[in-house]
Amino acid sequence: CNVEFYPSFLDSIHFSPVLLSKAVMSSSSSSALEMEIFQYIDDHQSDFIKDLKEWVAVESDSVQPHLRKEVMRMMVLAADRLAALGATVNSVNLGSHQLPDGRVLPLPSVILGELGKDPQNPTVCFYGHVDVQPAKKEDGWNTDPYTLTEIDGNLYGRGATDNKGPVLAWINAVETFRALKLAMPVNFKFVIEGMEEAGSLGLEKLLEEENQSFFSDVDYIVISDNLWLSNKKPALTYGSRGNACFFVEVECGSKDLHSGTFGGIIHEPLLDLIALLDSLVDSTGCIQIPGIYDGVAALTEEERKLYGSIEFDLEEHRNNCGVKKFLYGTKEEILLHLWRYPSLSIHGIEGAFHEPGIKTVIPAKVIGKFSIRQVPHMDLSVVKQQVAEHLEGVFSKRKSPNTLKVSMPLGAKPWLAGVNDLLYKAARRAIKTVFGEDPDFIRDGSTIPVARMFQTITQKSVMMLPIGAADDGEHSQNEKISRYNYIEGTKLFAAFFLEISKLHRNSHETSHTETIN
Ligand SMILES: NCCCC(=O)N[C@@H](Cc1c[nH]cn1)C(=O)O
Ligand SMILES: [Zn+2]
Ligand SMILES: [Zn+2]
Repeated sequence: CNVEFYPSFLDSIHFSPVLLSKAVMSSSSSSALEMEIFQYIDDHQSDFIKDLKEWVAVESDSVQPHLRKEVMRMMVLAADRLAALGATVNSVNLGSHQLPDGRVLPLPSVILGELGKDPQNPTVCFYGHVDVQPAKKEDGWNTDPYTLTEIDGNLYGRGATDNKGPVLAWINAVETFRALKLAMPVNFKFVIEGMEEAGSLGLEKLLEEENQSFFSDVDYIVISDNLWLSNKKPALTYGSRGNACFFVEVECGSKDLHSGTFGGIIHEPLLDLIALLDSLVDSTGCIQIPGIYDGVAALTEEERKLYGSIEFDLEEHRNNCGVKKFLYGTKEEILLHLWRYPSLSIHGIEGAFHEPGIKTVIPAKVIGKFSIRQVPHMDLSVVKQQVAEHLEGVFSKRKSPNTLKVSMPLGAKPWLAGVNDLLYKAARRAIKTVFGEDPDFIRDGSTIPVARMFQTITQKSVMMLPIGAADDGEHSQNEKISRYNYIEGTKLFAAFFLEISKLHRNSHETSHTETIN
């Protein structure tokens, strides 16, 4: 990480005389414009919330096959909304996919939208998704997950923050320029998908196919599909961890057995599996797989200091999380272990009895599922090898006659962006304008495959600009976005359009002047 980290970027934003003078000149002339825009957004809060209510009402759960038609319906609503903005909309058919049980389901189209083609303007491509994670009231929701409900300034509903709210906030911001008949400061492109929660099937291929066409004139890519680090302080995200997902399967035979008849005389697969899973991490969180930390980029003193300067309330984070105690006691340690060290989590065991009540069975085949979050510069194929060798070693010591299979069904690399890009400078300024403070520059401990996908394929500058707060509860019961975050997030996007437009034009003027001189 020391290689890709840019500790001097804050200084360059503060002290660059060219950028500073231009920013002062243009910020005074644009403040009246910003006021007009922000007033419009404040005045139209109810309309924006009504739109979100309409979107949340669609159960566009991409995980459960029987709800696929709702995802399709959601894609049509999103395409219509973009068309109403004046965008040209191309809904690209991605065909179908096969489920593990053999059924074939249609894939939702991916929307490619375009609005504006002014050669003076930068072209900003926004990515978002309008599918959601499953949600049922019985899971422990206080309100119906598909009825957006406002309680104490929070808008509760599945997809409110992940990701329908942020997608609509971006659209609202564009709509504001249109409604006020203002010149668009940027050209817009949109990539809206409906399979993000199910692995973005087909998206990578589409991006590759469109790289020389749709993406050829894109200057910047913005994703708003994650959260701030804190409940109140805005953030900009420049990196995320990857993930290596593993299945470890132990099998004794073809049928489950009665534990009264066979218990005590056989090597039980679940006992083998529990021993294997128990060998992975110690009680301090340290991964026990030999060599696993070898690839991790060394931490520099500069970097450690930067972590120290991030505002992060351990108590608030612990409350959001709902646990009694963290593995680490300091802010620095917590952030390091969330962002730039690998972590291993055990997710579940397929084939083990998990219903309420008692069932005195010995399962014949069990599959443990775990994953290891990846950081620079870990190598997925090396990690796969290390995991397999470790598990085979532990298993062989047990002298079990059962069969062991280890596989890595999914491997995603980490993502890291250059925070010196204009994109980050523009967003930082917009945040300062709307929220009155500088953002935290953060990474995300989770995996955002699309960020890396966009960066690798298009080679454009990618930024994650979240508007949701740390306590929004993505994927959880009672997911919400606050009215404040939704509305101020809309203003942030509008202010960002103005800032990126200014910085982009200035940088092009500067390079043009330099060329002439
Ligand atoms: N805040 C954005 C979170 C996005 C997310 O939940 N990503 C998944 C993706 C994934 C990783 N491994 C398998 N799927 C995540 O768990 O990080
Ligand atoms: Zn999301
Ligand atoms: Zn999600």
